[in-house]
Amino acid sequence: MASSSTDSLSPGTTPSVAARNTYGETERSAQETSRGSARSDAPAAKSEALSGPAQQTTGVVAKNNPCKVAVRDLNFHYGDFHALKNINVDIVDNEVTAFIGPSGCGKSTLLRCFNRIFELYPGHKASGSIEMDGMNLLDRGVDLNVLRSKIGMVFQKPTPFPMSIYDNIAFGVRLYEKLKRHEMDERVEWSLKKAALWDEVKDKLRANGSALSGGQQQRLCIARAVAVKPEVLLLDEPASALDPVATLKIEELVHELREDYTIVIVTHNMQQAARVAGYTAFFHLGEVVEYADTDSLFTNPREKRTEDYITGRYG
Ligand SMILES: Nc1ncnc2c1ncn2[C@@H]1O[C@H](COP(=O)(O)OP(=O)(O)OP(=O)(O)O)[C@@H](O)[C@H]1O
Repeated sequence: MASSSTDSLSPGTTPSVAARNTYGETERSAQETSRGSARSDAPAAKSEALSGPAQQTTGVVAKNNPCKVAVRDLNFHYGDFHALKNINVDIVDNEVTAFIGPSGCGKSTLLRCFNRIFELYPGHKASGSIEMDGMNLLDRGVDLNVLRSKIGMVFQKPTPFPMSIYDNIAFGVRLYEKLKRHEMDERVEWSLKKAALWDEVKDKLRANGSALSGGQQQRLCIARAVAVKPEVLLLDEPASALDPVATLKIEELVHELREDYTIVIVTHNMQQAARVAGYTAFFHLGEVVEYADTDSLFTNPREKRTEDYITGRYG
């Protein structure tokens, strides 16, 4: 694919096809083991999904793989600094999409655009559109509370609140829903089970969240994000502060969560991207250089910059 940051990029589509797409039709480190081990089922499904229909349909990635979030002509400025340049990307529904690229290329910035967390800081400005379920998330009228309940985020460093494990989960839920006590108990258990943490904490729900190990804290943060039942989960290098065992748990968890959520993960670890993501976007200097199903991007990159990066020539 030509390095065309102005084309609308659906993974696997050619620029000409992508350029015809219109959003209106979209609906909606030591741990580095061999590639694909956690996603043995993924390449076949991806190839199938991307063959044929993906080249012909407009606005959707493939018949069974609709776009959940469509980024169109997105530009982002930190004051005078142009950090994201004409980004056009379709995030596939119920899949894991990895953002990779050298430090400072804009991966986290794009993630922060999805839930508009950048607005907490003056001088940070996004233009263009990020469409989800027929709504431009950048529109002024969008209720940020609703937006952030639909798009959850987990940060690089585990950030449990200074309260009990139970309240770490219940706190966010209370912002959006009025649940009876037994309903809240059920939600807490459900979330902790989703985050594969229940068995480890079920007997100490009143203990402080910060008393957990780093890996457990990160899973608590994932449980907290999942508890409000978001549609999209943004994970910004969720395992970078964790040891290999904890990292593996997070990766397994991401793999399982994709059944229920659309997940975007920023990672510096290409093996991790290959293990967990169905689709991967390679960023460089504020542009998306290439976006494809993960298998194709790693085995048959179309852009020299992508190839140089994944083969370790720079970055
Ligand atoms: N608050 C800020 N103010 C000014 N510039 C910023 C700010 N945050 C990020 N930048 C700049 O924007 C660019 C993109 O940063 P971003 O954090 O998105 O990169 P990244 O690809 O996620 O990097 P890393 O992999 O190191 O986390 C970088 O040049 C960075 O220096």
